[in-house]
Amino acid sequence: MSPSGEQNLLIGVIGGSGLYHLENLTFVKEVNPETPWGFPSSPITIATLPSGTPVAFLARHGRAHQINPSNVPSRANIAALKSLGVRAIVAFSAVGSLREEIKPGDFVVPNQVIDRTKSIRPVSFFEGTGVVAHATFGDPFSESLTKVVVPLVKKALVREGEKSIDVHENKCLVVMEGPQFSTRAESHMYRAWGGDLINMSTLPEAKLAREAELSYTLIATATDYDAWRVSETPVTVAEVVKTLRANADASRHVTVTILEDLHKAVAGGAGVEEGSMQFSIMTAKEHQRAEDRAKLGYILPYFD
Ligand SMILES: CSC[C@H]1O[C@H](OP(=O)(O)O)[C@H](O)[C@@H]1O
Ligand SMILES: Nc1ncnc2[nH]cnc12
Repeated sequence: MSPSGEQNLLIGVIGGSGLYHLENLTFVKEVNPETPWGFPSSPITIATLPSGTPVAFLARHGRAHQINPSNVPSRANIAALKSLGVRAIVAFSAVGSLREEIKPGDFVVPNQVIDRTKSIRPVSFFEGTGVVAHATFGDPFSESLTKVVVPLVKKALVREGEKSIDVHENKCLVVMEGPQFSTRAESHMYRAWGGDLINMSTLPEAKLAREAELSYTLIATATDYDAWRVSETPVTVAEVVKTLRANADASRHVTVTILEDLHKAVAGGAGVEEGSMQFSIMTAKEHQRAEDRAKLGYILPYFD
């Protein structure tokens, strides 16, 4: 448990568009830690599963969806979750589909990312300090956590007597700068690059989780076909919102169904990002400023 941490809290859930709270959990309390990077997007809810296991929940865009994807305080969000003792993050996101076979309503657990954000978001905890570090990011999502999550999501979405929701894995997500959606030309270009999905919010969130040595996996829900289908109109918010409500209900169901097993897996060692930054720091200790060490010590043990 971290100094300000919650006993036995290991899993943090970040809710995206349409997912502003969880249901069927027992509310414990709300916390709003001020981090060296400011306050998180919303107060963080601590709730327990039926077994008594605690989980943390944070609404990425705020509970009233008042924070634009370019302005999400991702550093504060990740730092706040880490300060509570969270070791693994399950993030949810509403995404556009760049592939015919990924239909609105489908769930996708991607394994790769293409960064099309435009350097207007703070992307590193080391930014603004005199400490230089380069995190390894070849596999942007925690492979071991993803390996646990995929079968759990598939199992959670099997519906008795009904068609099950399709779950795709090993897909590539393009993260673009919003808030406007893509042009048709961009949408075609992303497909040619190998993109399968598109959203506006997984970066820098996943990069920051890696810098803070948190395991991070994404459960994406497709809401639309973006702008690449020649005979269809390009994506609109109305179209996204139409699918969003059903997707959010399914996401809430998935969350409460998988969290117990996920907690056990993380307690048992799944998610191996802890220690991953140890050899990423270039600036020798004797050249690091005390104030930078204090700030970075909030998220990493190498600055104590
Ligand atoms: C409401 S459509 C665009 C918006 O939806 C996604 O948000 P999130 O990833 O938080 O679910 C996408 O990234 C955009 O921010
Ligand atoms: N088509 C799209 N582009 C970017 N972000 C999205 N979120 C949901 N659909 C999207």
